[in-house]
Amino acid sequence: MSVVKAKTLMKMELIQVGEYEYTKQDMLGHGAFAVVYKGRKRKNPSQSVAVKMVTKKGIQKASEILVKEIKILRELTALHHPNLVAMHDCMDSPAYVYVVMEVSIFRF
Ligand SMILES: Nc1ncnc2c1ncn2[C@@H]1O[C@H](COP(=O)(O)OP(=O)(O)OP(=O)(O)O)[C@@H](O)[C@H]1O
Repeated sequence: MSVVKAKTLMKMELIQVGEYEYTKQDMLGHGAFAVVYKGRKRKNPSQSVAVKMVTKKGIQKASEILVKEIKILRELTALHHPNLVAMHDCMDSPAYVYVVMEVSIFRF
């Protein structure tokens, strides 16, 4: 194995979020306040998920919008519709709110 490849593998740190994990290399996209990574369920690695990591820093004014977004996601998830992205979990740490969802097959 080349040194570069070994260094790259070492950098692929698995970050755990509840029952899920992701690496920072697998970014799906980012918005104004969030970065979204492709991750997987730890107990079932074949199940891919999108982990949206929303920074709490500077979103005091927008936090109501985030709470509304999570509420809407919860309601849409309850519909169990194949064309709607379901939310699997939602949790927070002191610095971030994490929303774990299905990976959308549609381009944003
Ligand atoms: N469930 C998902 N599956 C796949 N990719 C996703 C998913 N959710 C978000 N993304 C990707 O991450 C990007 C950022 O998403 P996010 O919801 O943070 O922001 P946004 O709605 O695109 O923009 P803004 O922050 O301005 O509202 C999206 O544009 C998309 O490329």
